[in-house]
Amino acid sequence: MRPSVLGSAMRPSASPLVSRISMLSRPSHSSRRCLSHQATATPAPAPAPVPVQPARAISQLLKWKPEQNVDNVVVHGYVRSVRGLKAWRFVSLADGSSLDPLQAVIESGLAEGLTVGAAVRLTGSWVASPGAAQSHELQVREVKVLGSSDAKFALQTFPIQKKYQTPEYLRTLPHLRPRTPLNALLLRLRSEAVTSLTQFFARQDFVQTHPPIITSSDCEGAGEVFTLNPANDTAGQPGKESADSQDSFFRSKKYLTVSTQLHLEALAQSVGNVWTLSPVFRAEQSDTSRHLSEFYMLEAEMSFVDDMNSVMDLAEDMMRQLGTDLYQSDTVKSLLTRTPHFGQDLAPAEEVDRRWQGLMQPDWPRITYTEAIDILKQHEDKFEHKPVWGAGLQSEHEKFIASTVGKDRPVFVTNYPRDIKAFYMRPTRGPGSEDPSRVTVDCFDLLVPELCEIAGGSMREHQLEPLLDIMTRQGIIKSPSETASEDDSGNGLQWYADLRRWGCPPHGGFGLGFDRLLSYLSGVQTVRDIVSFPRWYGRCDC
Ligand SMILES: NC(=O)C[C@H](N)C(=O)O
Repeated sequence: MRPSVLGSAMRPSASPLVSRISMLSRPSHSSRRCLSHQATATPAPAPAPVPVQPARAISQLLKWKPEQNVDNVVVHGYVRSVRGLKAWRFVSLADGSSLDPLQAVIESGLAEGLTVGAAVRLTGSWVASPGAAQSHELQVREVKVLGSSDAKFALQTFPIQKKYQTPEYLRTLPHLRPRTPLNALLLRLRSEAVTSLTQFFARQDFVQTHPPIITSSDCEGAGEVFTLNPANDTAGQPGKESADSQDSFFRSKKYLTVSTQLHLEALAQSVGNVWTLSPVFRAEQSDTSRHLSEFYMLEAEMSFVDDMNSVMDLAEDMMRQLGTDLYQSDTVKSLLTRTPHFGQDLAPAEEVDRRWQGLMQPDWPRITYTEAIDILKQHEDKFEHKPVWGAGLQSEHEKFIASTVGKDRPVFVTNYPRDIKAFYMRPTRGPGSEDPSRVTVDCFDLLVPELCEIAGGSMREHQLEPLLDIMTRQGIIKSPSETASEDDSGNGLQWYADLRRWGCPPHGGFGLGFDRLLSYLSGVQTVRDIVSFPRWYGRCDC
């Protein structure tokens, strides 16, 4: 009987260490060609296809503890290490599915080409292991090297070794770094988070959209944009007057997006509620553990909402659902039960566990900026920077608020002063907003301890007059009477004001730094290590 794909292949192996099972014989290439020649004379039945055993993921194998030995088990992976005794080699194999490697025992004679880094297919028996490290091991009877890792050819041994290697060293090898078990696990975490978020928004009937990456404006007006400069663009080259010249590719300056919000607002006016997970780019010259030049931002925009609580509810529900979906997953369990070896560069597992627990708690606190300043003032002596109404919150302030007000829950801080926030935010109305020297806007920052701001959102000014007024005062447009097609200000934002002329309901939304969230939930201490190919000030390596 041919072994079937899964458990029916179970049968005791002849000897515990070496099970010799004759290979299914395949006709050779030449004999097959020969058969087809003969077929013109006497049609011969086509040879039955040889069943290919599906390879099993190492994570699945490690959970599989059959009482009897199972033959013909196939596994694909990369050699992490080879330890040698005379007659036998012990090979540690990884495939990115598990933090723990698989142990394979191989007769030395079969082990040629099994060097660290090599991509291999191993076939053998899955048997109870006499060693303490794992309950079962693969006793290999066939080795196929599918991609060699040849020190002679590469002029060095494989640079990723099964031992502690510092994050700084691994960052110098972004193309190989994903092969470390931790980085593979982080790729899985990212993928599972995207699935959870996609399902969340689909259930809420939000439309997933793809706003542009190349934009004609700098959105937030912070000036920290990358300007596009195509190779065949003659603008800005010596002898040319300015980058706005007619010679330039798009005829005027264009940028890489810093936020998709403004375009999302236009899309939300079509289909209601929208969201996107998009790369965004910031040219901040910040060499910190929190900044990347290219990162993913999750942004959502809701139409026909007037109360900012609806937007905060959405952000809170979304993150709580993410916590509920992922906390029980194998990926998060592996992160939380990791061995000290893997934990070396991560926040302590108990700390990371608390972060997940906080995410799943109900009723996240919501306090105003003014209340936050009052709290901070009571503890003024703890801070390097004095808390002052009207100034932005420093990270030491945000940390204090997040840890004292939120305890383990994230905290919303709302209604910041207008002068320190983006032009598109709607001024706060109603009781408490009468003081002209303390004008605030309907906006919020979502703070978590250790990381500070993780998301931010606002109600958008949806009325034409006040929007044109502030855009003109801030020099974003030249004059309120200019139409979208006449806009040559270089900011290219008349179209954004124009939306307010054609049926613009009250609306609001938020943006969440997806990579920051993942680093918070994995315990990775710097966002540079949560992104496979990080770009930051001074670094863009491959
Ligand atoms: N969609 C948003 O509200 C995000 C906001 N534009 C920001 O960049 O922080």
